[in-house]
Amino acid sequence: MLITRRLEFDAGHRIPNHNSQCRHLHGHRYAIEITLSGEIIKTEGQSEQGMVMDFSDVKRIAQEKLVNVWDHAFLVYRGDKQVCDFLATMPDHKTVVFDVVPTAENLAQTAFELLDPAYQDSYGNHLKLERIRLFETPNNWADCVRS
Ligand SMILES: Nc1nc2c(c(=O)[nH]1)N=C([C@H](O)[C@H](O)COP(=O)(O)OP(=O)(O)OP(=O)(O)O)CN2
Ligand SMILES: [Zn+2]
Repeated sequence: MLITRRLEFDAGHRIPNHNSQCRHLHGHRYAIEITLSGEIIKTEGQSEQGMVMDFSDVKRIAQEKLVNVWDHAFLVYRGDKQVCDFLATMPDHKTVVFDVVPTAENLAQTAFELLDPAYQDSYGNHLKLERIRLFETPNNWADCVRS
């Protein structure tokens, strides 16, 4: 059985070597969809009976590990020295530095790596992260799937 929880957040970024407008500083209303697989919990009387995982727990973990960290932050590539240096001049600015250029593909892959260990099989129902779908815009998204 697969379940999916969607969360949204706002962040700034740029793609420094892009040959068009994405090299400019700009932002997106990102959306992330977290898809988990597992067996339906059958334990009579358990709060999660009939669920793979409580959607509120899926949300809580995603918020703690990722959404609260990336929301209203500027997502910047470590190699984008000009912007890194500029952001460092702003006291207490919320900046998240990545080892890769913050494209939808790289953000989806980074999100998968961050969240995979966080969704543990705590109910003995073989719970596993299967896919992260990261929307940069309503029309553009990237999928990182378990290989
Ligand atoms: N494969 C990728 N291509 C592009 C990415 C990306 O992450 N992966 N990112 C961008 C830019 O960040 C840009 O903000 C989004 O591109 P664009 O298609 O121009 O977006 P629009 O707002 O114009 O979307 P519409 O749906 O066409 O309005 C570029 N490419
Ligand atoms: Zn963009």
